[in-house]
Amino acid sequence: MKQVKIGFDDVQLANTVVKPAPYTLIRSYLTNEQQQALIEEAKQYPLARPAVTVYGKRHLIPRSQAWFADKDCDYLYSGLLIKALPWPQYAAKLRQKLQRDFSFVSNGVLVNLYQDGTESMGWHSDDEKEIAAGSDIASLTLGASRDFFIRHKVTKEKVVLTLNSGDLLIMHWPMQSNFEHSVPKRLRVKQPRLNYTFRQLIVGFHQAK
Ligand SMILES: O=C(O)CCC(=O)C(=O)O
Ligand SMILES: [Fe+2]
Repeated sequence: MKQVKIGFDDVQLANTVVKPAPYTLIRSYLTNEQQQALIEEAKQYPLARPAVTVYGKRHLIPRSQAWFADKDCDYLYSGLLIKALPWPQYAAKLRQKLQRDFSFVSNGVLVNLYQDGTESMGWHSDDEKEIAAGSDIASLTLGASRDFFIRHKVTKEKVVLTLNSGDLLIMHWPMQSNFEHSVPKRLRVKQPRLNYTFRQLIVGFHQAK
């Protein structure tokens, strides 16, 4: 399998060495058939566009999403508790494949649908409290190609990746502590893009309270 690792060159900032963003990009991780099976399955997903509160203001997110996860793996996302829905067949197969290929363990996947280039995701880190310490996040893209930005929280140094259908981006721990990422609007993009981010949550984090 072709495996490409790209990132920042070390950046000297005063007396601190800023390490490059720790990620692995695997182009064409899924075959066309595997991609097609997921795209078909996703037509049945109960994708929703929730209203979230950001800096005290409520607005609809500029994309739609669904959260599939194991029991007791609800997810608090921008102030909204998303209940875990049961795993669909092909999403579950992809989770197994990630475990086989990379020993990548996850217990939930957030699916995002960007209908076209007017839909987007702002700068953020996947650093919610319920994410298991030391865990990686695996992100699979289907459909339209979209730019994916990564920037250092302090230096603001930026890397731009173009993620194509079938590509897998593994964001390694501790990338979420030092870097943010985003999917900017791209008005020339007219086709939908699906993205699956597999995560490992602390089981029972919200149930315990
Ligand atoms: O759509 C993407 O590539 C990114 C999704 C993402 O960052 C997230 O779900 O947290
Ligand atoms: Fe994210």
